[in-house]
Amino acid sequence: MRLDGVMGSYDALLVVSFGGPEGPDDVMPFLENVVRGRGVPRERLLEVEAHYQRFGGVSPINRQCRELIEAIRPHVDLPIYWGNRNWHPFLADTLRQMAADGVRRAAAFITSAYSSYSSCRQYLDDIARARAEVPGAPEVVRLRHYFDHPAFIAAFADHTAEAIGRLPAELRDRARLVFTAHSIPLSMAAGASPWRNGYEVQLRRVAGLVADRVGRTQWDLVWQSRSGPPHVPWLEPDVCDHLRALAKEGVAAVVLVPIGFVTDHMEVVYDLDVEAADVARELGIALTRAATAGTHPRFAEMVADLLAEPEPVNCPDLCCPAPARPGRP
Ligand SMILES: CC1=C(CCC(=O)O)c2cc3nc(cc4[nH]c(cc5[nH]c(cc1n2)c(C)c5CCC(=O)O)c(CCC(=O)O)c4C)C(CCC(=O)O)=C3C
Ligand SMILES: [Fe+2]
Repeated sequence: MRLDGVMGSYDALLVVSFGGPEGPDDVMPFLENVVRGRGVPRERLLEVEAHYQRFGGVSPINRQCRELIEAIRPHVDLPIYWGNRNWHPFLADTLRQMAADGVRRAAAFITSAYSSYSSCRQYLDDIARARAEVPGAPEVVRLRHYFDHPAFIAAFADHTAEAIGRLPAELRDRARLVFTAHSIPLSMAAGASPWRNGYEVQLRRVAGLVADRVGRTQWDLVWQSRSGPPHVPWLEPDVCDHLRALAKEGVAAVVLVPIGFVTDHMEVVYDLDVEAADVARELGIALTRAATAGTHPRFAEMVADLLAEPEPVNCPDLCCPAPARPGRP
């Protein structure tokens, strides 16, 4: 039996990420790329612009992608490329470079772990669009979903234990674990595949596994970073409202665990470390926040595991459809 090719005949690894601004002048053009055609109100955009400008117009996400690539490099015997959906280095520019370097078939590692239009299909669509722009673009095989990979769970479990340890000793046992993920419109959540409500189902699975690994039975899953027009329903409760509810219940300490994200990017460092931290302070709740998977050594090594697996079957075209847009048939 010939096994050549069964382990995936890739000649490069392509890390695909969201992208983020790297200076004050990048912020608005970046935001316009993100929300093009998505019906995000202008006021929301200006609010989010202020979050970025507060950090000098620099999102941490690009630096974190560079660090992740350096952490992956020792484990992977392939050239590694990096392309973003919404900011430089753009996917199309990276694919052009790959074509020039003679890359024919690349494995894509996406820095987004769950199913849904925003967290999966939009990445695949953007890869397809970029490939269509580049003559001779390499084939791109997306590595499988890894939300339930033991390494992803282990990274969050280690970081959760570490965040529990940052609380005052007398509060650690009583602290509530609160997992967070990006809210999405209910219509997008319902359509998230591979099964109905895949986004939420997968997040609950990860939350349960991480809680179990740190020996906790009580935990909550809540949502953050809500966007979009106010009349469109999104997943609730919001993390800040949830902190208020917990304070009423008498909860004295909370550990936030942003399992919905892969790196500590702006939605983590602003929406949790600034906004939720302010609310907790007002409520008198002791709060720590666990790091995301980031460059945890097992997470970086996981990419090599995925490359060695049999080639994944890409999501079917109907998986994670775009939600119906208000005002459109
Ligand atoms: C599910 C999900 C993830 C997790 C999966 C994944 O990681 O992909 C995620 C990640 C991220 N979201 C990010 C940034 C933004 N997301 C926005 C807007 C939106 N996100 C949505 C969903 C998600 N987003 C949705 C449904 C919208 C509404 C508009 C639309 O329907 O598309 C906006 C517009 C302003 C606003 O309204 O907030 C910005 C600036 C950054 C970069 C952060 C940085 O710069 O460090 C990252 C990693
Ligand atoms: Fe987002």
